[in-house]
Amino acid sequence: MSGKPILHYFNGRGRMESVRWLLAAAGVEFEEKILKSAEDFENLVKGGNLMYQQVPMVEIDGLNLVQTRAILKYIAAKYNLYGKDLKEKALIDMYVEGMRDLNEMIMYYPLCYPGEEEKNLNFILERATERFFPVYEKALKSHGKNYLVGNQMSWADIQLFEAILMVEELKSDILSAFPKLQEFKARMSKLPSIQKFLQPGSQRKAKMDGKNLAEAKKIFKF
Ligand SMILES: COc1ccc(CSC[C@H](NC(=O)CCCN)C(=O)NCC(=O)O)cc1
Repeated sequence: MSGKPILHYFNGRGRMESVRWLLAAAGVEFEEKILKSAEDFENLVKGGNLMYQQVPMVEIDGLNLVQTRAILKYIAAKYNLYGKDLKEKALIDMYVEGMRDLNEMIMYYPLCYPGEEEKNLNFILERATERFFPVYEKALKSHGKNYLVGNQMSWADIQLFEAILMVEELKSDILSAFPKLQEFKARMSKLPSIQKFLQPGSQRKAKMDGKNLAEAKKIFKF
């Protein structure tokens, strides 16, 4: 028993990547039990440790946590990444929920109808530049600190960094109109725990593509 958190999911970003980011940025080593087939998933379901017969599932502190938000909140609170009081927690939640809305659009982009790729991509980029990134740019400007909330790194900063990298995979110059976000990205990129996770061969998963989406469809039968 290594005592490290154990992540149960398939070999893709999907609904687990934000959990990988949060643990990695917190400097917490974790293990992964990668589901490779529908049989692997069925066996995990039969084991009875999936509350809703779904993954992601994270074994941590003797718990079998499911539902991505619940997992993220537990980890953020456990590693002091969830603010110092109720107000900071609420602000972190509001920022994180916006980023998760953006991440969800990006996650499902590979599933868009044939011929609608450009329309969907333009919608994602429009939402990123017109609705979400302006919020975080203004927050960094008005807060005047290196982080979105309080004066230390929180879950919100890690989720924002992940979101920035994901949108840059779709359009590399997406931050051109956001100088504070450019500075934020540069600062976060210097953190040793994040530098380690960005190294090739880390547990960070590749951008979703047709191949690993087909694998997910096969494993989870959707
Ligand atoms: C677009 O990218 C992906 C990649 C993987 C998945 C599947 S994640 C596995 C799925 N879990 C959930 O839907 C959790 C939702 C909790 N609110 C799962 O376990 N499916 C099996 C099932 O639902 O029976 C979906 C989209």
